[in-house]
Order: sequence, then structure tokens, then C-alpha cells
Amino acid sequence: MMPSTENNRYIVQVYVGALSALYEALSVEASKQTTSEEIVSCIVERLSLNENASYELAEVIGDDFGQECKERSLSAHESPVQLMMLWPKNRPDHTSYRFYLREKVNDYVWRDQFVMDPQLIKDYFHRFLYQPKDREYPDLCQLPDLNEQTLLDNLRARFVAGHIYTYVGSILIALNPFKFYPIYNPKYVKLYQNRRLGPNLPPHIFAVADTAYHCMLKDRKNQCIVISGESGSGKTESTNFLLHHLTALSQKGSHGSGVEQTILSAGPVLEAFGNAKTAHNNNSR
Ligand SMILES: Nc1ncnc2c1ncn2[C@@H]1O[C@H](COP(=O)(O)OP(=O)(O)OP(=O)(O)O)[C@@H](O)[C@H]1O
Repeated sequence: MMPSTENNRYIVQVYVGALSALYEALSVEASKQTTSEEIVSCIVERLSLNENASYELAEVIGDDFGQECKERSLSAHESPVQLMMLWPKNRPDHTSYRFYLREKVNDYVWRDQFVMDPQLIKDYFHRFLYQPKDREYPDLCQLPDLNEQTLLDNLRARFVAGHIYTYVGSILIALNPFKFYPIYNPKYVKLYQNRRLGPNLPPHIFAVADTAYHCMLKDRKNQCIVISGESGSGKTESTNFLLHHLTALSQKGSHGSGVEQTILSAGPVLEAFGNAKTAHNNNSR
């Protein structure tokens, strides 16, 4: 059982079809009141399994060598979460307690390995198997269990490790560190130039500038970068970093160009008219 996510919500892990052979489980969020029938229909829907077939959850208690010792079918109204709570926490004998989804043929016969969409299995592998195991994901879209808690935990873990940037697909989340990180120097400008041609790099504000710049060249259309956040969250700093990278790109490698200085110098002039002190920012504009 995974730790409870928020008030009375738990993650039930269910081993399904071909995936279970690889010891990969599907995670379903449930409460103590959720029945096994509800979890089964949730998985059937999520995996687009054959709706005409009959499926059931089985509780399997196995040993370290993958040899199943005991198994029992859950009745439709049994609560898997309540059952999980009865599983012993410390298991010195290394027994494992698991739920499996099975296709029920009749009251006595079931099938573990039923037909699943091959593309779905492939997607599943990409999403779950090829993940770093340390639970720190540079893109929130890669989170196996995406909910508010895991999202915040991931952002926190990255922030603590000094990674202030995280992607959500093509969106970049920037957490204000309120201290300087040496990640904006010419070495980084160079690293994130034309990064489409290079290896996958960690999330960075320069990558956003680089994408916008190359989309502009490719599509020959104006590009727009939306920067949003509460007062003091780092919008102005982010804008400066974007300009820094964009001007470096347009100068084809010569940094600190005159164009950048001209644009950045406009800041203090605008500030002189629209500067204010807010609860979170002494220098709000
Ligand atoms: N990437 C960063 N690295 C280090 N410090 C940062 C970064 N982003 C922001 N800061 C710090 O946070 C302060 C506030 O940031 P900034 O002025 O950019 O916020 P803002 O979102 O523009 O606020 P407002 O909406 O009130 O104008 C900066 O003066 C700077 O000290």
C-alpha cells in the first residue's frame, strides 16, 4: 500500500495482465469505502479492456521467489483499502501482498494473461519503466501517480536538490530560490542554444527562449511567451533571463550584446514610473 495521499485517499496497486509479469502495477486512488467492483471497472475503463468479459480482483500472498502461496478472490463489495490495512507492515519472511486483476472464466477458472492493446502496453512501458527511480521527475507529465500531493512532493524534492525549473509538457515551472544559482553564464547559454539538435537537457528558462526563437525562424511567425505568477515569484527575473538568451541567440554567440543592454536598460526607466513595494517584493513592477 502506498501512503495515503490526502484525507482518507489511498493508492491501491493492482497487477494487471501482461504487465504483472514485469512486476509493474497500476495505481488507483481509492478510499476505505471504494469497493473492489469499483476498482475493477475503473481499470477496465482506463485500459479499454473487453467490457463483455468479467473481471475480478484477487489478493495474492507470495514469497520472495515469485512463487504464489495463497490467493483469494475478492467479492464485489469488499474494500481493497480496508484489506490492505490488515496486511502486516513488517514482513521479516519477505512475503508480498498484492492485488491482481483477473479475467473470470467461471467460478473456478480465471485467466491472468488476457489480451491488452499492444500500444497501451508500449505507452505504459515508456511512462513507467523508463523512469528514473528516485522519484524526481523533470517533467510532471511523467509522474506515474499524478495528483496534487505527488506534484508538490516532486517540485519540493527538485527544489531541495537545487533544481528550480520543472516542465509540465511544454510549460516551465520556475520556483524562486531567492538566491543566485550559477546557471545563467555563457556556458549555459551555449548549452541551450539549438538544443533540439542536442541531447535532452534539464529544464531551464533558456530552453523556453530557444524554443520560441527557433519556432519563430521555422514558422516565420511572432511568438509569445506568457509569464505568470504572484508578486515576487520571479517574473521580471525570468523575463531578463529570456531576453538574455534571445539576444545571445540573435547575436549568434556574442553575449551581452548592445540590443540586450538597450532592452534591459528600459527596465529602470519603467520602474521609475511604476515601481512599488508589495508584501512579497520590495521591487515590484
Ligand atoms: N531565478 C532566480 N534566481 C535567483 N533569484 C531570483 C530568481 N527569480 C527571482 N529572484 C529573486 O526574487 C526577487 C523578486 O523577483 P521579481 O522581481 O522577478 O518578481 P516579480 O514576479 O516580477 O514580482 P512583481 O510581480 O511584484 O513585480 C528578485 O529581486 C530576486 O532577488
